[in-house]
Amino acid sequence: MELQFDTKTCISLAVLGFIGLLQLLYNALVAKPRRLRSLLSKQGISGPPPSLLLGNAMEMKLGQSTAVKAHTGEPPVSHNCAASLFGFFDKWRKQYGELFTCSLGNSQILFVTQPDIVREITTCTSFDLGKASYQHQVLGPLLGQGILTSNGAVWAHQRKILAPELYMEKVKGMVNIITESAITVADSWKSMIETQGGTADIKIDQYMRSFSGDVISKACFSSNYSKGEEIFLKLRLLQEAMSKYGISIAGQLPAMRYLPTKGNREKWALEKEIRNLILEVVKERTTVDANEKDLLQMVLEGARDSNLSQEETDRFIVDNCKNIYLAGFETTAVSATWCLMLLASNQEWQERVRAEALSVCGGGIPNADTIRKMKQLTMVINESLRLYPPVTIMSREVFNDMKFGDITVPKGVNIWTMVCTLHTDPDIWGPDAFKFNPDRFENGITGACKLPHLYMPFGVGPRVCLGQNLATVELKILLSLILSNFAFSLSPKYTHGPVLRLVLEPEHGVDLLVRKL
Ligand code: HEM
Repeated sequence: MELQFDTKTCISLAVLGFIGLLQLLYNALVAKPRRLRSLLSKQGISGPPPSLLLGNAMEMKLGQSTAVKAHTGEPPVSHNCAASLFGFFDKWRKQYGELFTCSLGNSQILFVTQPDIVREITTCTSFDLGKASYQHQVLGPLLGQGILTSNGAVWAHQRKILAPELYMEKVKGMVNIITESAITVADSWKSMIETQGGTADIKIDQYMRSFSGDVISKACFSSNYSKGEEIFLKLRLLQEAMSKYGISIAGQLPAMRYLPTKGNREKWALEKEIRNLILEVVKERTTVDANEKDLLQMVLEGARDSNLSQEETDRFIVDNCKNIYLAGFETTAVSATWCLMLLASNQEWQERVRAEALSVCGGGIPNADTIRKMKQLTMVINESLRLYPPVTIMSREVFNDMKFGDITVPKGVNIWTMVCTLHTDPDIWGPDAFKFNPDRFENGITGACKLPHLYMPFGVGPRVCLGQNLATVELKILLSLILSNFAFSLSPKYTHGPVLRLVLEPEHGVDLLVRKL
């Protein structure tokens, strides 16, 4: 039977639909945050007054760089470290204290820098506290339902599968591939220096990316490594498309994610290509009966042992490959980039760490044994991760009312722990908190600050970074090799501008003047 509506009915239905949509938007953007705010304010937690619909989003300007536009090559002044991105937060903290709340789109955020509550939150093992669902909604195409976005039993299962593959013993077995990739970077710099007459002006970001992409492709895909590189290249494109179109306030509105806009169409096409490429590698392995022992194989076996349907198995594999990429690729690349920027602008430290690398390695290639002995280099890496932590906000969502200290945090609230602020708080680090001073780590993290649990470049607690060992070994090998072969300073082209994309990046890249030693 065919239904027929007259014009009047059609108009009424359209009006009803429109009212329904407005109602949904009102509930998500106004009523829900208002209810959560009022529950928090009854406990004495206040915050800046939100504007209608966008909450406090306009004041936060997340993602905007505080670039020092013209740079003449001298070291970036201390207040331009990553913490300067969160000026809005410091202003509010002064006004409202160590626990305050604000609204962002349809999320009600509880900002926490109160040390005891930070400890309780970061070490909490309850499944009632997990990765914020807005992260999953906004980053969905990039991460799917892999370890970074999953919660509860699904997350615990994924972590159990991946963790043993990233233990220090396994990482030691990856030293050769890491060294190979570092040598490739050094060789290309040497030939640039030769062709440019002794000193090359190099934008280093792309080299750091190739290095960490190379390592993670080999660790993850071993013999299928070239296909791995293709996959990671497409993931990078997807990430760029997401930054361009998705990681914005608009991306938090559910309707925006499903409209066939140019950005969404680009995202969907890339997502499909990535999925097909990963599943091709999986198919090759299952038909050729490959005997690989890499991260992909662990994910594959983990999926097979989990009694999942074919579709669930495919999703498990695809999503976790994407997660390893995102977790291990950009973070390590930007950490190396920031570290070199800091060494370029602190020549004294550059010389100190070079002297250590040359004396420990005797001019040879670094290995698992020698990098362990590089104490000064460890101090520099720690200090660089303090001032420029790639992950600047640790966010969690409360899935059921939870109690932290005296506060009951209602279900639905997002908790943000502000890593940059904690890493540069003069009450914790002393009056030189904004300065690059690796000496503070001479006696490790406990010697460097009053409250070591507030130093968290790799996170803390049950969800601490699984790739911490791999990342540290990668950074030490790459940096010691570069320091043993080259001297470098900031190029006059360099413009300092930390910017918050998926990770904390230098907006204009890092340009160095490099000469061979
Ligand atoms: C310098 C480089 C890196 C930094 C700064 C870093 C930082 C972090 C941080 C802060 C977290 C915790 C996020 C949270 O609690 O919300 C995390 C989680 C994670 N990282 Fe890393 N990471 C780095 C490199 C790597 C590498 C090389 C890998 C592996 C290939 C990796 C794999 C992971 C995984 C799988 C998780 C999720 C753990 C979980 O949720 O259980 N990371 N990372």
